[in-house]
Amino acid sequence: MDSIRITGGVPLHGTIAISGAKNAALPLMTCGLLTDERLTLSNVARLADIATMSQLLAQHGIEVTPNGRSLTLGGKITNTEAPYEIVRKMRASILVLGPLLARTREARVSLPGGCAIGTRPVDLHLKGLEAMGAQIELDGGYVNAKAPQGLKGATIVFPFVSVGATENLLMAAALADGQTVLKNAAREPEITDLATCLIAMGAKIEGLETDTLTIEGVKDLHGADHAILPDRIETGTYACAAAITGGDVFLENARAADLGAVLTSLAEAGVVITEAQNGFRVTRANGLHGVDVTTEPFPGFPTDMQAQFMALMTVAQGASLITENIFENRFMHVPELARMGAKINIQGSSAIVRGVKHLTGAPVMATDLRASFSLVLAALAAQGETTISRVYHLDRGYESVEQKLAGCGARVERVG
Ligand SMILES: CC(=O)N[C@H]1[C@@H](OP(=O)(O)OP(=O)(O)OC[C@H]2O[C@@H](n3ccc(=O)[nH]c3=O)[C@H](O)[C@@H]2O)O[C@H](CO)[C@@H](O)[C@@H]1O
Ligand SMILES: C=C(OP(=O)(O)O)C(=O)O
Repeated sequence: MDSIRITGGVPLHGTIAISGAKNAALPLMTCGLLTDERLTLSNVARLADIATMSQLLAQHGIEVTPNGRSLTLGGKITNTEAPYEIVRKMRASILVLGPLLARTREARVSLPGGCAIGTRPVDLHLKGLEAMGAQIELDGGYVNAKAPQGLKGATIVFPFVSVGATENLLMAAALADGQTVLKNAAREPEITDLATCLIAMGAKIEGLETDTLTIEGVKDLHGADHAILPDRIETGTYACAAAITGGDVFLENARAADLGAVLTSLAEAGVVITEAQNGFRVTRANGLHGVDVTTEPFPGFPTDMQAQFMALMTVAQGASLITENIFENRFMHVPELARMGAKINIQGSSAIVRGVKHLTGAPVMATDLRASFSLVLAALAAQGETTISRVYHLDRGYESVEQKLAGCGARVERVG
């Protein structure tokens, strides 16, 4: 199993190119199930999760052909079952449910189950599809869904914001009979990217970037070309890397507007963002200051940036209160950061971080995707050597980590 070894203490200097967003690419790939025509996605990051989604779609009959940074999806649906062996590797697999039901009126999809960061139920996805006329049974860990009369438009009011349920229902509604209104819908930039691609495929959707999406179902969708937006979480993560090392890094392709509350929190912490035409530069005025953050749906502070921001706060002056509102178990990086000298106390869904003068290198273990990068950040700032094991978590969602960091002077290598 691969590990990453980092010798800390080098301020990062240089340019890091931000890749296409994982959390946009995965739902966008499932759009390949919505048409027999070819869908070409460009700016696709080279990630383990993209390979897993390609494998899932291939066994449904949709071939995914890579060409540089593009993927072309095409083919007819030949199988409507998403098996546990693939779904368990990646939660985004549940996003085939809406498209399969809309297209073939049936689907059998393994329940993704819980994962390290929390239980992550999918009841809102299922209730929404039921409101659109689907009959759903749970059997042997699988969702068995049928819509013998086809899906019908409905008004669905989400009791709280769900990114995945908004995506699943948006795709299903695009091909349903009549009008669907999704209220209290998620408005993450990845949702807007998905809606933009669906519109290019012939879908009729209004209300982009708002919490109410109105979809007039159409009979068929057609092929399209779509460029995936830059990854806002990778952007925020490398902004933290520049800041924690006191470096000066230009994040190429980064879009400040997509960062929401991350931008404000970084600024409050003393990080200076200077926007340019094709990205932005990240530097630090002086020292870092403790800042309180609470995770919330977009445009609030994203749960996917919580671990990385906490790493930054471990070396800030003063204390910060970090509250995790989305997932009940997303503090697994805390004991690992503590092994490097961080002072953090967990109280329920909050962590109190008291900044220390410096962290020290240690062997640590990655437990999930973003937790992994929080350890990379701590390692970059720490005195001495850190070895991070189980980096397969990192490879799910960060492309070419060692190359991107080494390109800015970091002493980093992958060890077998
Ligand atoms: C709102 C939010 O920040 N969503 C995050 C969530 O998306 P993801 O789509 O995985 O999760 P949801 O947005 O659906 O979940 C939001 C909340 O709703 C709950 N829930 C969700 C669906 C459901 O059917 N029933 C239910 O109870 C979840 O447990 C969670 O507490 O994790 C992704 C990976 O970290 C992030 O990229 C998303 O930004
Ligand atoms: C947890 C994440 O991804 P997933 O929903 O695929 O598990 C993430 O992107 O931080």
